[in-house]
Amino acid sequence: MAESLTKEKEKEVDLSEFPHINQGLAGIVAFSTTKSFIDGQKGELIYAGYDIDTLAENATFEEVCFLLWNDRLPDQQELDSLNKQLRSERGLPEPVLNYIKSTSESAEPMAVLRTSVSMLADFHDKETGDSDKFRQNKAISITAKIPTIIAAFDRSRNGLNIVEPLDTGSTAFNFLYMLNDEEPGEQAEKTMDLCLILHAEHGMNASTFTGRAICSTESDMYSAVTGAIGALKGPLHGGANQAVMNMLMDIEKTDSDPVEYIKKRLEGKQKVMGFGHRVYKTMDPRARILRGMSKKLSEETGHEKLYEWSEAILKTMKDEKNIDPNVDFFSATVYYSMGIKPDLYTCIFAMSRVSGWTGHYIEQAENNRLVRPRAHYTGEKNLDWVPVEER
Ligand SMILES: CC(=O)SCCNC(=O)CCNC(=O)[C@H](O)C(C)(C)COP(=O)(O)OP(=O)(O)OC[C@H]1O[C@@H](n2cnc3c(N)ncnc32)[C@H](O)[C@@H]1OP(=O)(O)O
Ligand SMILES: O=C([O-])CC(=O)C(=O)O
Repeated sequence: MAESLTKEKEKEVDLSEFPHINQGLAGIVAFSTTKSFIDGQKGELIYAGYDIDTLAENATFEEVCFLLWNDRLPDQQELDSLNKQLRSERGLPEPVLNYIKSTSESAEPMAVLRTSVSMLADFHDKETGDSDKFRQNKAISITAKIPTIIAAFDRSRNGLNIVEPLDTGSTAFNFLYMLNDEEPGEQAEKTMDLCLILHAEHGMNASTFTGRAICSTESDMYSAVTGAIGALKGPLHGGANQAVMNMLMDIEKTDSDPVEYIKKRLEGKQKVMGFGHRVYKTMDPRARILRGMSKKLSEETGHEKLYEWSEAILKTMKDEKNIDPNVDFFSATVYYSMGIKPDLYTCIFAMSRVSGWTGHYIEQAENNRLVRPRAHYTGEKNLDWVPVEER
């Protein structure tokens, strides 16, 4: 059990002179959680008791959602009921749809997703409540609508008809159906479902932390998810999957040798996207699973070259820096082989991670204390005021 500073002890410590700063909050344990456990040395990831390999082999994304919201797996009746509720919540309010249709061709998908989720509050937040059931209903509603937002935006920007969500089928099936106006095959549905499972939850990552900090002010779930989407968008976090694909495209466009390309980046002190992790010091277990998927799909879709380059990059990063790939590295080629546009990859991450964000929101709200760390002041003090015309 981690020891926390008591409120009495806090008063004794002069935090304004606190000498030790953990840049990027590295190593700071700020919350207790039952949502996930990561052993960064062993490369182990557990969602609420279940190893990621077990979930990848057996679960559906909807079961994982239930697990993250309830800390246990659903029985058949509970799963049927969750599926029914998710399906019934897929439609978007007209003004949100109109906003999506009004966005420009060059709009950033994550920015549109962020704004759309924020707008949803206007249509649901009139209901108020403080119970676990109430929060879960909101989590279900947001989780159900995110795929519809992404698909509607992509079709709208391409001048295509917006496809209404189905009131049947899994989240993965319905998303691919709305995106392509065509029912996906079993393999495509299974691949998407697996990607959703693998991205659902990951402890106190930057976006989940953002969401929990917002929840801690007693703000609503839409605000927390909107903030979390904003944090996920950055290339050091969820935005890396798109950056990986851009890098592979650049290698192709410039007719570069992938090994030389990576060495040049490293020499120039540039980061290689999809590598490194704050917690994992070995291969990310999700990257291991995605690596196998990437190999299989690349071969099946004639993109072997991209997979071969990925392997060459992986070896170079290991040899040169001893840095392993994270979840974003091989997910890029998996999505590419599925025919998904690179600028939607981070949105698909959000479509999954919303289950973890909302799970953490529920957990924070149940046992809340305002998140409010301190900053060590390094500026000047007691400066004399100089009138503006004399500065
Ligand atoms: C879903 C996710 O969010 S997973 C992460 C997705 N992000 C990426 O893939 C972006 C690339 N990776 C990175 O920028 C980092 O590895 C992070 C942000 C994920 C982790 O960052 P931190 O824990 O702060 O590690 P930090 O950035 O300090 O790196 C430590 C050292 O490894 C190097 N390093 C870490 N990642 C990389 C990388 N991808 N490429 C090259 N060098 C790297 C750093 O340059 C640094 O070297 P130095 O000590 O010589 O300066
Ligand atoms: O945990 C992190 O820092 C990044 C993250 O969200 C993940 O790896 O899934």
